[in-house]
Amino acid sequence: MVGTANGSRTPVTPRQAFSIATCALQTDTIIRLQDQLATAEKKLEISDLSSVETRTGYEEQKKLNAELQIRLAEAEAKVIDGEVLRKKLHNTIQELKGNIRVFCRVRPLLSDEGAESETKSITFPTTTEALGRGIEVVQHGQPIPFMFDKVFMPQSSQEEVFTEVSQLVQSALDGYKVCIFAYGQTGSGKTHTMMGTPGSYDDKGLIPRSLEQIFEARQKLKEQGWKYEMQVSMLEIYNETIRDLLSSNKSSSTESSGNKQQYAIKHDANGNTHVSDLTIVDVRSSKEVSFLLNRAAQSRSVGRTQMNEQSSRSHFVFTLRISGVNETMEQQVQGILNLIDLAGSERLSKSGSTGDRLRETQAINKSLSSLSDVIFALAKKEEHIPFRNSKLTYLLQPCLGGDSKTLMVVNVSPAPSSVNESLCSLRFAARVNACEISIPRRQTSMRYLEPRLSYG
Ligand SMILES: Nc1ncnc2c1ncn2[C@@H]1O[C@H](COP(=O)(O)OP(=O)(O)OP(=O)(O)O)[C@@H](O)[C@H]1O
Repeated sequence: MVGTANGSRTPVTPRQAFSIATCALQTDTIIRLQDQLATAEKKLEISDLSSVETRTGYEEQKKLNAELQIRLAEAEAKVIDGEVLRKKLHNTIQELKGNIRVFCRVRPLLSDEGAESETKSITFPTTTEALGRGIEVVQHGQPIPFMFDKVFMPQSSQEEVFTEVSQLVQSALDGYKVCIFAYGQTGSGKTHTMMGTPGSYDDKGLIPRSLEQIFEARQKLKEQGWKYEMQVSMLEIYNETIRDLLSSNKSSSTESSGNKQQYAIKHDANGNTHVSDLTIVDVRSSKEVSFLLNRAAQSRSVGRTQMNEQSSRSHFVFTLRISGVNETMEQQVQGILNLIDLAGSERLSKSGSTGDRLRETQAINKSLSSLSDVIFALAKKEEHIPFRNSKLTYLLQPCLGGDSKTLMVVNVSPAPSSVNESLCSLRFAARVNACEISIPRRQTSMRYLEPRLSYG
């Protein structure tokens, strides 16, 4: 039934009753759905909130991560810069002190020394102070410590060794006299360090690497207006006699010529060394120098000793004279790079030498002992330094007593049977390290000198 305006009631038809019921049901459904919608909206709001929070958190983490990456890169760069600075400062201190720098290199045990490897005769301390600079020779179970500017372990590559000397080599282009020499007993790795293995790219030694660097740098410096001229000479001192390794005359030496003036060593007021009649070749590329090195290697005096199959029986002296002119800057520089592979410092008893070999060994020992006399006299700051006692020391006079940048690489064998020889070499090297020479001086001028160098 349905009420009217006048209060009368109109009976409700079944259709109407059905509609009313349906309507009430739909109203309920709507209310329920509205409730569900409200709940869902609330949930959505909450999950939106948490997703915003998650995203914010993620963004923050991402930012933090990026910041940390930048800080890590900065810290790494600082470490590298710090290492570069440390090296630079170390070099500056060494230069200011005027000391001869010494690097020590221990070669790996060779295959025929394998059986000896049980007992370690060389160890490397790992304390912060000694890391990379310390070495100990173990004699009768007792470690005897030494410290040098740098110590290379047996696994050090030729490249690692060169990296440490490249700055020194570079300074020859800046007008410094640079002298690097390898010292050590026979078979300790001097020739390997200086020349490396012929034909092997990775095993190239300091000499070929230095030349490559110099010629590459020359090319770069061209862009800054520098023009360089380079000249090479190579000699060996064999039995106290100078032999010109680039001479076309096979028997060229002071002995064979009978002419006393040939290959006479003279030093001028600037500390430049002249060897009369020595062949000097103009070179324009490292390839040209390699060719000359091969030629020289064939002329060298080598022999077999009990201690090395192919032993250098002479001191090998490679000299690169560098003359640079920059017309725009009106500057001129003259640098010299001396790279020296000394003969082995073995004892007579160990070398197993007889006859000619014995005479060679005696001559080698005489010149090396003259070298140590000079070093000791320099270390003690004696008034008289016996440079003239041997050809080697007289030739090296400007490097040892002058103003050049000098580096000695002392090579050491790790074989226990070489302990005594290693000790001798390291004791000598420690003396060399303490030796003060003059502060290195650049040979540079604003005036033009003669375009060709006046050596030889
Ligand atoms: N760092 C090294 N890595 C691998 N092998 C090496 C290394 N140093 C030296 N050798 C090897 O040790 C042997 C002796 O080395 P090397 O001939 O260079 O000695 P040396 O000191 O020049 O001897 P000598 O005074 O008799 O001429 C060679 O067979 C050489 O290849």
